[in-house]
Amino acid sequence: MYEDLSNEELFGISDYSDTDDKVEELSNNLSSSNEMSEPQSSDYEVSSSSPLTENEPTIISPKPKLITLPSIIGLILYENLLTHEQQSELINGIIEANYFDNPETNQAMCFGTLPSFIHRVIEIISNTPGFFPDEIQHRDPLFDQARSIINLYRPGEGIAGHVDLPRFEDGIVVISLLSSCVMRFRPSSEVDIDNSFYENKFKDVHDAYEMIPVTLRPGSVLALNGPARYNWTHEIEETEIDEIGDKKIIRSLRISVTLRKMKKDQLLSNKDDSNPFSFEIKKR
Ligand SMILES: O=C(O)CCC(=O)C(=O)O
Ligand SMILES: [Fe+2]
Repeated sequence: MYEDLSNEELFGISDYSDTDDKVEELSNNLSSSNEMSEPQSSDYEVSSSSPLTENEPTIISPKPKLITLPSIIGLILYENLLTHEQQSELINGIIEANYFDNPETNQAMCFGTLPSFIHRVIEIISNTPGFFPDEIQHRDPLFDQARSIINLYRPGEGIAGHVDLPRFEDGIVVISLLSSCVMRFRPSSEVDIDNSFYENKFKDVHDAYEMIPVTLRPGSVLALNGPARYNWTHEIEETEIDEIGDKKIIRSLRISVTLRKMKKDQLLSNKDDSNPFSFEIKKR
């Protein structure tokens, strides 16, 4: 049906054997179609030391790849940073926390102490150099007291263009799980943001009609700081198929984890953050 799909743009989790059932269950609960394709062998490193049979390749892990965009300063995309095991751990943690049992729910916000499965991924990010300038990368803690947000996207769902609120420190991370989508970046001057805080924060100039698509694949970690965080909006279109150049991505169930750090003065004024175990769940 979609012959023109590039293999490279099809992603699946069929090798997440113990996670598959849970995702299927989650997906059934959400009455969402969840057809997942086989991962392409070119995406993976195959162990040369272990004996291979024709039908059972030993999948070790895709190769991590760091991507920057010259036009969006402060955007770093680390593809395949999380191994399959690490992705599974996160997905399992999210499923077991039952955030999305209610079919009306597509967003869960954690306050205060972060769950251990998120804590472990923060450790990976802190120990991976190059995401942020030193003052952010080495701040302690990197995302503690963050309002961590877990978003669930059914095929066709998206998020409207926005710049993350100024109550959060610079240095934001979005982890992508389960399937791919395209995030679109536009200069923030193009979008009506009712807050002078954002205006020309980093004094870089953009063509008002520029739109830059970035493919977010499962296991990737997107980091935004400086101009990328303040001078560009990001959005995910409400569509079942993303088109990027001549490639298409069929949307499937996607989960993302956004990690941020709340500013100190905001913590004092926000009583929700004093409760270490609370989380709020709502519809995006
Ligand atoms: O779900 C995503 O990939 C992005 C989420 C986002 O932009 C946010 O939580 O502010
Ligand atoms: Fe955002």
